[in-house]
Amino acid sequence: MIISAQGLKKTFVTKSRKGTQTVEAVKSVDLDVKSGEIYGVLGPNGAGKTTTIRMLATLIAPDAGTARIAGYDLVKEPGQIRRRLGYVSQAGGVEEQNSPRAQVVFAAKIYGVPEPARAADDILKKMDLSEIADRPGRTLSGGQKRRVAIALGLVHTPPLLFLDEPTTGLDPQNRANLWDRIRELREQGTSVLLTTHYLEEADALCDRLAIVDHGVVVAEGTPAELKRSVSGDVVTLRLDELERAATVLGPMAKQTRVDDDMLRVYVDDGEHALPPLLRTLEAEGLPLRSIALERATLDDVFLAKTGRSLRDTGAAA
Ligand SMILES: Nc1ncnc2c1ncn2[C@@H]1O[C@H](COP(=O)(O)OP(=O)(O)OP(=O)(O)O)[C@@H](O)[C@H]1O
Repeated sequence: MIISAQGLKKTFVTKSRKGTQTVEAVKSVDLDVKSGEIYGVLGPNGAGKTTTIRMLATLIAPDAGTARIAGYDLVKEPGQIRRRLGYVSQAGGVEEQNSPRAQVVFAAKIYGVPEPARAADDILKKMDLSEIADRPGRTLSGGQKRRVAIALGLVHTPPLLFLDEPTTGLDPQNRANLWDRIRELREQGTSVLLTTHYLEEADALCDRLAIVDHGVVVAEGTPAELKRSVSGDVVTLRLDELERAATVLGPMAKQTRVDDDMLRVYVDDGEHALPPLLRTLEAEGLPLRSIALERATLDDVFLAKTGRSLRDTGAAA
């Protein structure tokens, strides 16, 4: 394991004129990240993702809990850990005036990299930035800036990279491009811990993930395991008497859920479950407006664990 954390906890106390406010940002988080994998922390805004990744990156101290990262103790050996990780914050930190090359060379010097110019050249090439490496930062697109931010975090070739919401605000094409770069890093042996509130990103990119909500891990595993844990398929039905339909179909399903104007019926094998479902509805005199059969998504996992949809929490899919 490159990261093994148990019981991480962080409470923020803020004092203002209105009084003291206490936020339990992270209540208790356990995480195990294997060497060479892309591990995701998926959750809605305010779930505690940034706080978790900042504790693991030694940027803020946990109130409780223990962790070993790259073989070192989080509390006792933060300096050793810092040397072995790259951290790219949500904001990114790319300067407007200087070129990506100047910034990456500067970062290499700060890290004490032996040949800063060559190291910068290598990482700029890897992140597909060579052509634009000498332009001022302000002329770069959003996607290029994110790649420069990652180059800044990687110039000292750490075995572990932390990315806090790496693709937030990027269009689908730039997002897919960044996923490819992150996959290449994994191929070259870098372990990646990233946070995201994009369901699709967690599903497509991460080898394993933890779903967090209100500062706790509510589910953990590979995307496929997580989806299987809810059920294989979801039958979505639109009809008038949703509650009655839920009651009559309940015994035939792993779970049923009424969401706005539809009923979601979770079943193991949708294709075989459909005919008896339809027969039952007909026998009960429940006419359908529409029906759809879909594979379970990570949102279904979030829904099953928290009672809410991640899409409804303000996080885009
Ligand atoms: N320095 C701080 N002082 C006070 N409260 C904080 C501080 N940092 C975070 N919080 C609070 O802790 C909670 C968790 O925040 P955190 O940034 O870890 O969530 P997140 O899952 O990363 O959310 P987002 O996706 O919006 O970045 C939030 O309620 C936030 O307001």
